[in-house]
Amino acid sequence: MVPTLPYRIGYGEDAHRLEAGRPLILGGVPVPESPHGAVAHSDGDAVLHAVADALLSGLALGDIGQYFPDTAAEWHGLDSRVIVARALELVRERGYGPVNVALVVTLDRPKLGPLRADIARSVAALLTLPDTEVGVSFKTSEGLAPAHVQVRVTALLARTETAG
Ligand SMILES: Nc1ccn([C@@H]2O[C@H](COP(=O)(O)O)[C@@H](O)[C@H]2O)c(=O)n1
Ligand SMILES: C[C@@]1(CO)OP(=O)(O)OP(=O)(O)OC[C@H]1O
Repeated sequence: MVPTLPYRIGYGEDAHRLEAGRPLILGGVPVPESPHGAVAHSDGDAVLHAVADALLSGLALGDIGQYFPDTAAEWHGLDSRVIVARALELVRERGYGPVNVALVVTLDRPKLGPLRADIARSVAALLTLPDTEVGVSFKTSEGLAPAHVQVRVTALLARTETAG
């Protein structure tokens, strides 16, 4: 059935193990002087993976692993901005667009506060939204998961075309 509701809510999550000597990229922003980075098939950007999954889930379009399988050599080292662009395209093809997103990154180290505006700006640009429509929160795991990054994202989608 083709979705026709004026608004749809999406939710996405992602987690990656962290290892020393790897770059950490969050929301398309390289985190300077991070003691560790994500172990992943792609560039390991857990923020963008969760954003893309939130977009897809709002229209019941599955998850990014279906479009970018981690078993495919062609996606090795993939820039995760490509994943968000594809998810956005799929949403727009169905007559919807994002209104706002709220994301929470759980990470013990390093402190991300100084990057909050950069991450909001980067994610907003990928979604063609004003920076003010991307809420960015950080939490530690209180030492429960020091070698782990976890991201949770909600997204509101609105219908941009009236059903014909
Ligand atoms: N990687 C992180 C994690 C947290 N913060 C900020 O620290 C404050 C306290 O976080 P708790 O999890 O202990 O409640 C909070 O203001 C976070 O924004 C951070 O900057 N980087
Ligand atoms: C992005 C993809 C594909 O490169 O791989 P990873 O970087 O491992 O990321 P994950 O969020 O575990 O799953 C989606 C994948 O298919």
